[in-house]
Amino acid sequence: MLKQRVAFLGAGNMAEAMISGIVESGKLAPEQIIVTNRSNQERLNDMKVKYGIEAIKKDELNFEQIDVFILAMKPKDIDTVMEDLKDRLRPEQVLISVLAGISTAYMEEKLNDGQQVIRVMPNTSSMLRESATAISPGHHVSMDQVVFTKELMNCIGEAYIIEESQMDIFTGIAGSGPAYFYNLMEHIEQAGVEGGMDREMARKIGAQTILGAATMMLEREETPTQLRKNVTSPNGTTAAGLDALDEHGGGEAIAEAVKGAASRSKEMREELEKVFAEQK
Ligand SMILES: NC(=O)C1=CN([C@@H]2O[C@H](COP(=O)(O)OP(=O)(O)OC[C@H]3O[C@@H](n4cnc5c(N)ncnc54)[C@H](OP(=O)(O)O)[C@@H]3O)[C@@H](O)[C@H]2O)C=CC1
Ligand SMILES: O=C(O)[C@@H]1CCC=N1
Repeated sequence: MLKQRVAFLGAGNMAEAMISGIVESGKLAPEQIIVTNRSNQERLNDMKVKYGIEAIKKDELNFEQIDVFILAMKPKDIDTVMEDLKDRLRPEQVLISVLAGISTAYMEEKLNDGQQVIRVMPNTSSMLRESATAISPGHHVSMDQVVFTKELMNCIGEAYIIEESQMDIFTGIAGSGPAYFYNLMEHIEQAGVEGGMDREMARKIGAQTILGAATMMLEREETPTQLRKNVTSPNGTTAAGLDALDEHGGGEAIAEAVKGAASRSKEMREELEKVFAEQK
């Protein structure tokens, strides 16, 4: 059991996915979690009922009671939130940001000297405690806080400490990644329907197939290339399927998706750094 009291600034999809996973893990009791937003009261009521946590407007938050703030609003709101937090934070309080494209250096510059800031990149599979989550500590973070953050992120799946320079590509693979597979599934499901199958059934078997392949890659020694070869009989159905996939962009299209998301993450960071430099 962790002892810290954690406040989420933001009550959207990502905050809910993390809260759901953390509560399910039992590592934090619901009484240790507060979720806040700007104005959507209905959303707060819903979160309160679903998870048994405190859910309040951001202006009602008592900073004194909080050990860890998890920033879970949109990246565009960063400056407003930094201004709000700057003179209210104590040095021992930690900020964990899930915001895509916002560097620890950017946040550190906006806060008082020495403030502890950690950047993480989870994904929505946090809800089922199956996220792949990156952690990059800022310049002033104590080892105790890194250990705490790793433990907290392990509540929602597998957590990896990475160099912040790899955060863009990590976001491209794992932060945005679930969407590529959902998109793939939309197409598999449709092909199933066009082949005469019931939609629900096509979805279930498609998802089970993705799950089986992912589990093979995690639990077996073989590379994805070897595993692919194991499925592919000469002149068989898989070879025909892979040829059609290649003809339509195939795996390369997914690689481009990863690169496109990573490049947007970098671009978002550069846009903000430019604004910040102009303000200096
Ligand atoms: N969705 C995903 O898969 C992932 C998202 N992320 C990151 O997570 C963050 C949130 O994304 P997502 O959950 O999809 O966004 P949503 O739009 O679903 O939620 C944003 C939330 O932030 C709240 N908010 C806005 N300003 C403030 C503030 N000043 N103080 C407190 N709360 C505030 C909003 O409240 P209100 O509605 O009242 O305005 C809303 O609850 C983003 O920065 C994104 O980069 C990271 C990894 C994956
Ligand atoms: O689309 C986004 O910007 C966020 C960050 C990673 C996943 N969703």
